[in-house]
Amino acid sequence: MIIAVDGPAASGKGTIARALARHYRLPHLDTGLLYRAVAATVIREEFDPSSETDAVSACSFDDYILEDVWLKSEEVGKVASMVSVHPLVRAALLLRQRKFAHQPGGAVLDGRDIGTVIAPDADVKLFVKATPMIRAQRRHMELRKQGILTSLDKVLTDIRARDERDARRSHSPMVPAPDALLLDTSFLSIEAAVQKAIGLVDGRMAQKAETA
Ligand SMILES: Nc1ncnc2c1ncn2[C@@H]1O[C@H](COP(=O)(O)OP(=O)(O)O)[C@@H](O)[C@H]1O
Ligand SMILES: Nc1ccn([C@@H]2O[C@H](COP(=O)(O)OP(=O)(O)O)[C@@H](O)[C@H]2O)c(=O)n1
Repeated sequence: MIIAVDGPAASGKGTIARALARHYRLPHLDTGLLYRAVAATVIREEFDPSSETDAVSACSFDDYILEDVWLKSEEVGKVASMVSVHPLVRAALLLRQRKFAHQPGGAVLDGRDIGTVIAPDADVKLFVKATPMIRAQRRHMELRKQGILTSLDKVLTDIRARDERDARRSHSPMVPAPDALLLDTSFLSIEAAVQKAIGLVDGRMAQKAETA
């Protein structure tokens, strides 16, 4: 079974994808980390994120970089959304994600274009959303726990800018697949959101079994 989980920053897609992977005993890939690895390499090498040539040359990163906690920072997230607009960057990361999705037994992947581009054949597609303010509050809290002090206003502005870039880019924009199931986590606890996601997956799989 392939499960695609897409959605904007701090909507809760990673939390849900990890919980689904545990529940259904499937491997999980956080595809945002790949774009973050490219961004981190661009920053370290002092490349220009707006140059497609520079960004592409950062795509052959060593996998150990994926473990670096710095990748989770807002700085790297912002540059990730800048390098991810380049079609050649997306192309360089495509095969790895497709292979992961189509491994025997299936997988759970979360990102922005899993249901539309990476695995349009996914058995279940979820599009996770929440209001920008609630997402900003979650990210702000997350940063505070990491000891990073920043204002809620700044986090909200960054989230809105990233949403705008991700949704407006011409190549693989962040958009729900036509057959995606929407899951609004704005007023759900983590536990309630995960239970709802499991219900949606079970429901879609039962529906598929009936029509098979
Ligand atoms: N339903 C929820 N209610 C409250 N906090 C949540 C919820 N879902 C996720 N979070 C918290 O919000 C932050 C962002 O969640 P995460 O799953 O990493 O989002 P994403 O992968 O979409 O960026 C994390 O600190 C996470 O624990
Ligand atoms: N499948 C994906 C995953 C991430 N990305 C890009 O990578 C950036 C970081 O993604 P992420 O999923 O790690 O970010 P968060 O949602 O965790 O904040 C996003 O803002 C997107 O620009 C993408 O374009 N396609």
